[in-house]
Amino acid sequence: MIQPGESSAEILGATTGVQRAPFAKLELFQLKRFLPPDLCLELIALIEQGRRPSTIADDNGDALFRTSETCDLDPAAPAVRQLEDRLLSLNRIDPRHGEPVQGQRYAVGQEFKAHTDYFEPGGRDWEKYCAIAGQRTWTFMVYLNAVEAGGGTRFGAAKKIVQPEAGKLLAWNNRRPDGSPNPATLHHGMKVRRGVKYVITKWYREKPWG
Ligand SMILES: O=C(O)CCC(=O)C(=O)O
Ligand SMILES: [Fe+2]
Repeated sequence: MIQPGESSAEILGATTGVQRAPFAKLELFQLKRFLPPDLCLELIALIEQGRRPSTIADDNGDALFRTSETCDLDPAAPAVRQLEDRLLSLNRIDPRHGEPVQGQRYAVGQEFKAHTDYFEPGGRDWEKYCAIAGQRTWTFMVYLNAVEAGGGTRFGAAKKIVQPEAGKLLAWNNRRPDGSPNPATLHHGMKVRRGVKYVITKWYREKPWG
């Protein structure tokens, strides 16, 4: 039986067009045109309105580790509801296990250096971020636009760089089959060289959120 905060290769594979990257150690999936262009533009407009400097958990002292801006999107906004409906149809994860959707914005020179989305078990910030909702299970990320230069997402273990494309979804399982965090999910939101990059990030938890 699948846990309520989980998706799976079988579930994602039920949607036409979902492709799995060919790496045994990492469950990584891509779906082009997951969002239509008009919805991408609406979400970009919302991110523009609500952006603030991004923060990081498990701060490592590098002030340049994550230089982008973040927007906490209003769950009641029609565009956000449409996005959530589409995510649920695709991943079948109980929405109560989802963190609120965020948008990320990267101007030229901004990046999010190599990191994992799961929290270090027993790390300094574990209690603060995981006491109630538990570990992050899956990440669903959507590029809202194509970037003129730079801004790819690099998965070092898989030797793969995914290029931003309007509406393209990227999803991965942050854990291994035995439930332990998967270090092969290490990824880097690379510097934008020309243009502005907008993405949506949606993280899911083992237990209900909040
Ligand atoms: O912007 C990217 O390409 C990656 C974003 C990311 O990894 C994150 O927000 O956790
Ligand atoms: Fe990430």
